[in-house]
Amino acid sequence: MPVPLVEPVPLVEIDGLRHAAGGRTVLELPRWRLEEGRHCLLLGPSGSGKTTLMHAIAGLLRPTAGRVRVAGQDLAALDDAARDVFRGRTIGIVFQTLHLVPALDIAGNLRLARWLVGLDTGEDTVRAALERVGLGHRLKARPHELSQGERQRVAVARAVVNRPRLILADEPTSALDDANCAAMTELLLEQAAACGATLVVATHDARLKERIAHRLDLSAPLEAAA
Ligand SMILES: Nc1ncnc2c1ncn2[C@@H]1O[C@H](COP(=O)(O)OP(=O)(O)OP(=O)(O)O)[C@@H](O)[C@H]1O
Repeated sequence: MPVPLVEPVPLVEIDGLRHAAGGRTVLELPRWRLEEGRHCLLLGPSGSGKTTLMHAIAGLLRPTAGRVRVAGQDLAALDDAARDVFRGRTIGIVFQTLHLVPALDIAGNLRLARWLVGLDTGEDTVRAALERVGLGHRLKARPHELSQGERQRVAVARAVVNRPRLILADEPTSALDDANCAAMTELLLEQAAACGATLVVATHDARLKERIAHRLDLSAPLEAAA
C-alpha cells in the first residue's frame, strides 16, 4: 500500500502579515514559509522592517493584521503567559542590544533563561552551554567584566541553552571587523547545529551571504514571498 505523503509543517508560516506604527505601514509580508533546517538571512535596508518581523516571529509584537505560526502554533492563540513560555522553549533570541542581566553572573543569566520557562537550572547544562562558546572558565563573571565579543558569545549561549528549534539573531555582526564577523557567523551556525535549530539572521551585512544562502529580502517582499 502506498505511504501517503505528509507535507512537513514549516517551522515559520506567515500569512497576510501587516504592521503599522506611527500612522504608517512599516511591514507587509503576504506569505512566507521557512522550512525547518533551512537557515535564512533576513535582508533589507535600514527601516525595511527586519526587526519588526523578528519581533512578530518571536511573539514580542502583535502585528496589526495577519497570522504568524511557529512550529505549527498560532502565536495569537496564546495568552501572554503561555506565549512567553512557548517563546522561551521554542525560540532563542540574540538581540541587537544583548539584554544580559547586569546584576547576575553569566551562569546566572543562562540559569534565568531556563528558570523562566520551568526547565531545570542545574549547573551542568549551563556550564556545558558556556563551554561550547569558549567561556566555561568565566561562569562567575558579570557581563560588565567581559569584552563586547565575550558578551555576544554569552548572548548566543543563552539563546541556545533551552535547545530551541528556531534562533533569531538581529544584526549580530554589523559592528564587527571581518575576523570577528566570520567567528560570530561560525559560532551561530555551530550552535544552531548543536541543538538542531534553524537560524534566522536579520542583517544588512553582505559578508553573511557567503555562509547562508537562503534569504528573504524585505526590500522586495512580494517576489521573495512568491
Ligand atoms: N513603535 C514605532 N513607532 C513608529 N515607527 C516605528 C516603530 N517601530 C518601528 N517603526 C518604524 O518601522 C520601520 C521599520 O523598523 P525596523 O526596526 O523593523 O527596521 P529594520 O529593517 O530592522 O531597520 P535597521 O536595519 O535600521 O535595524 C522604521 O521606519 C521604523 O522607524
